[in-house]
Amino acid sequence: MESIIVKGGTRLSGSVKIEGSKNAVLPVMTASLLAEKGVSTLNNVPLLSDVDNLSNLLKYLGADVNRSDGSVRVDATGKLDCNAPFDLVSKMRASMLVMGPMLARYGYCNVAMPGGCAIGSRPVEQHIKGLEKMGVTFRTVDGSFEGTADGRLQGAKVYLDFPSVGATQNLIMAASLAEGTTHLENVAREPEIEDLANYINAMGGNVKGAGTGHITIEGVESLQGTEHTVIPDRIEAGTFMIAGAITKSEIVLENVMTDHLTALISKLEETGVRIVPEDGKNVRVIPPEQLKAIQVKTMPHPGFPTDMQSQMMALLTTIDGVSIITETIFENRFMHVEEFSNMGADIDLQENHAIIKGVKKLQGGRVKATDLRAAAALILAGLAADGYTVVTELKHLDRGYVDFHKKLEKLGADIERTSDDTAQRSAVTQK
Ligand SMILES: CC(=O)N[C@H]1[C@@H](OP(=O)(O)OP(=O)(O)OC[C@H]2O[C@@H](n3ccc(=O)[nH]c3=O)[C@H](O)[C@@H]2O)O[C@H](CO)[C@@H](O)[C@@H]1O
Ligand SMILES: C=C(OP(=O)(O)O)C(=O)O
Repeated sequence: MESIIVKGGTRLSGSVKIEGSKNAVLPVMTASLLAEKGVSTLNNVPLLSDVDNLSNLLKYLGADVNRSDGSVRVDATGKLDCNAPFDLVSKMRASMLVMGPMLARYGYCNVAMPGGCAIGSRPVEQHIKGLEKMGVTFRTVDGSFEGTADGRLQGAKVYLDFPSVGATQNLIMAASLAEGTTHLENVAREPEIEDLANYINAMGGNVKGAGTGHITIEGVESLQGTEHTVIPDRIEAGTFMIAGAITKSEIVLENVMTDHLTALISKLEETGVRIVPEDGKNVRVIPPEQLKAIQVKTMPHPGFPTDMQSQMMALLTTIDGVSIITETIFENRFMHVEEFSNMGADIDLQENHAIIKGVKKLQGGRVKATDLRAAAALILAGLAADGYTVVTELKHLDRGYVDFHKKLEKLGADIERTSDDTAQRSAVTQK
């Protein structure tokens, strides 16, 4: 089994380039299915297993997908098959996003229940409710959602009970080819929604208000493939900010949109870390020797992102004093607490609050990545721990981070990725 072995205590220096956003590229790739004419070229695409898995799903559905040098070319002009099977869909949450385009183009879809990180029950009733308002009838068949519409989807007024990112994306895509106007209320305001709207507008669509809580979509007759450059990954950027903070190292991040990271930057500044914009899209992370304990609550954007919760927890376990993290988005996103505790962290879980008493030093050991962001968070903890930390279950990491260990190694970390059992065993017994 592959693992990452990290020896704590090394200071980092230098710069690291941030990739295109996983959570932006996945909906954009599914939106490319909306184009009956023309080919889309998507740039700044990260080399992630989620992108591979989604490419395989799009190919299965009949699109022609080609990857080269950070770009993906999607040709969806042929007749598509609207049946997305469990073995492809279950690999990743975002595969649910083929539903909107399929229904918009063909008035039919049959999509298995999606997968993704096991961080909560992750129901999809907001997607279904909105699509029903546009004229789709659903039934569940053997664990799949089969949706049928009589002719073209119809513009509608949809209020989301919660600003779900995926539901907002599915509904924007469905509405972009519907007849008439769709008003979406209480929608997600994440930067990835704006990126999707920009792409659809460049394809000839008419989406207004993305980035606010109310989006209006005028349906158009057809959309055509175009070129689009995916926004930088705010979560990867945030993860490297914490790498600097937890190792007390000044590092530079390249290709960052600080406007997308307001909540994280503000909370890091409360701890005492300075995040200083430099030329272009670079930022410098400047941590002091002594950081302060803080309170953090995850919220929909522009609140503190749940996808940064475990990395922030890694940092707070090392800060003297009592910090509190409250998770409000996913009911089961504290699985990493047990792993941090195995490294000597002092964390008391009370419902959706984690009460963290900073310890002088975390201890290296063998820990298991419980989800994508927890994988990165445990590696960050390992950078600050005494001795060696061995992090297993790297399939989670590969969903969302390109060459994470190589980037940290380039910054000076003592880190390797190996499938050598002996190296892993001797690392946990060494000090
Ligand atoms: C591929 C992608 O972009 N994934 C991101 C997306 O996931 P995803 O789009 O799945 O997240 P949602 O915003 O939909 O989910 C947030 C919360 O709403 C609930 N919910 C959602 C839909 C629904 O119909 N009913 C319902 O109850 C979910 O169970 C969860 O508790 O946004 C999450 C919240 O920022 C991020 O953590 C994920 O990284
Ligand atoms: C939870 C995440 O992804 P997904 O929604 O694809 O499981 C994430 O990116 O942290």
